[in-house]
Amino acid sequence: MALLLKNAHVIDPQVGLNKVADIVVRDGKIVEVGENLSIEKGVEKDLAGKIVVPGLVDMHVHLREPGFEQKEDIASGTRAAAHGGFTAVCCMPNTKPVTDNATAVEFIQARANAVGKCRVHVAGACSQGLKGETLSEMGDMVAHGAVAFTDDGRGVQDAGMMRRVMDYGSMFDRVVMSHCQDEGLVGDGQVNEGIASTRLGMLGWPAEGEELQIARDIALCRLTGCPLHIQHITTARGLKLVRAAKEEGLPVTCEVTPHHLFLNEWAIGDDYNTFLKVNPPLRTPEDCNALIDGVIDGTIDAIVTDHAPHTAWEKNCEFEIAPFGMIGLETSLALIITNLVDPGHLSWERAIELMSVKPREILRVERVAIEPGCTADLTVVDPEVEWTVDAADFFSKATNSGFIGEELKGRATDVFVGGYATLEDGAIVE
Ligand SMILES: NC(=O)N[C@@H](CC(=O)O)C(=O)O
Ligand SMILES: [Zn+2]
Ligand SMILES: [Zn+2]
Repeated sequence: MALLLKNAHVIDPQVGLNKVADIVVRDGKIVEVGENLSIEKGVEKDLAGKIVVPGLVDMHVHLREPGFEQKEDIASGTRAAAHGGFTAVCCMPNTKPVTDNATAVEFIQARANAVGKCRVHVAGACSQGLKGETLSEMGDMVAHGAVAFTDDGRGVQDAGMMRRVMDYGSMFDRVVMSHCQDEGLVGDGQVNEGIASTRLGMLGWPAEGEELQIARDIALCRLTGCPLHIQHITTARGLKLVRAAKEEGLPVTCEVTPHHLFLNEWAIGDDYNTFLKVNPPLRTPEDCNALIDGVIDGTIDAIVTDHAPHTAWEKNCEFEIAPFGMIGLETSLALIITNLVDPGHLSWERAIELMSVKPREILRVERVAIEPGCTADLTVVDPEVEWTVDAADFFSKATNSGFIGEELKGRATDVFVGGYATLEDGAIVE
């Protein structure tokens, strides 16, 4: 089957492409990129006014299946991903049962193949049951396709345990992704410790509870040589630690979420909106500014959503007993365009590195560039369309977004995975 995408503005920093061009796709691969291309038969699509980029990847999502299908499942979560412009996601192992063995990895892959609307890369747990006590079956999971390891949802509390996890990770050349949370320091912390915890009268989740584990894991990266990826970084000092580690030449990368960039602790008002209860918590405006600088200067490698769906009834309760987490797949791209690209703070090239190129490198999955021979995973963006975030439009089962009612600019209109459309003119292709 041939596909011809005509007249789009094609941007791919990997091959120095930033111009209007046509793309020919055949049997799932890009075969030609150039001007005035034609095909004898197949599907033609005029994309004048649109931008085509290498397919976006969200390397931190919670699809919740198996075990928490009331919140989300692989079918709904991957539809939300396609609707948000993603051609691939990496799903976290805090499912029930925990994704800590090869059978669990294979289950997710099989479901994704059967019902998914994007590629699903599976992250395996570091420890059995996320308990931090016994190593998971890391080697077996690698043999069955797990791309990375993390106990996301919890920090690995014991430094010796984390060292063993990283020793194994380095043997398999897989990245260990760290959710940094010292449970002794954080305890039952609900919101950022400081002004927010005082103002709202709730237990504080201190910046140090995150920064101590960032520092520890960087030291363990130096000790083991294992690639380390800091998940959902939120503080200025944590970012400084990552910057210093990179300058030292250590294989350390990090990610940030749109909500930690564009919402701060002051967003939680006297309505105690539980949609704003996230782990790690929303931090100070100064932290947000430091994170935005990190996105621009390259210290931050990836934008991820940490898409964490919960049911309405789980979130519709007192702040203290609501679960942590916010969804993000269907607003991430537009938040980056609206807040960073459109005002001129971030180039399209950098945005593509953060949302497409670097996530693939960190996860060690196939490179996707807009050049002949590459797999045709492509995202088509309308950079001008203005829209308002409305929970009724979400493909996710959940509505716990902190951005409902926000007016945004730009959104994905079409998504191709291996040359097949999963999103067409804003609608999921069933
Ligand atoms: N981020 C969150 O607030 N929640 C995540 C867990 C996690 O990413 O640590 C979840 O699984 O709900
Ligand atoms: Zn986490
Ligand atoms: Zn997470």
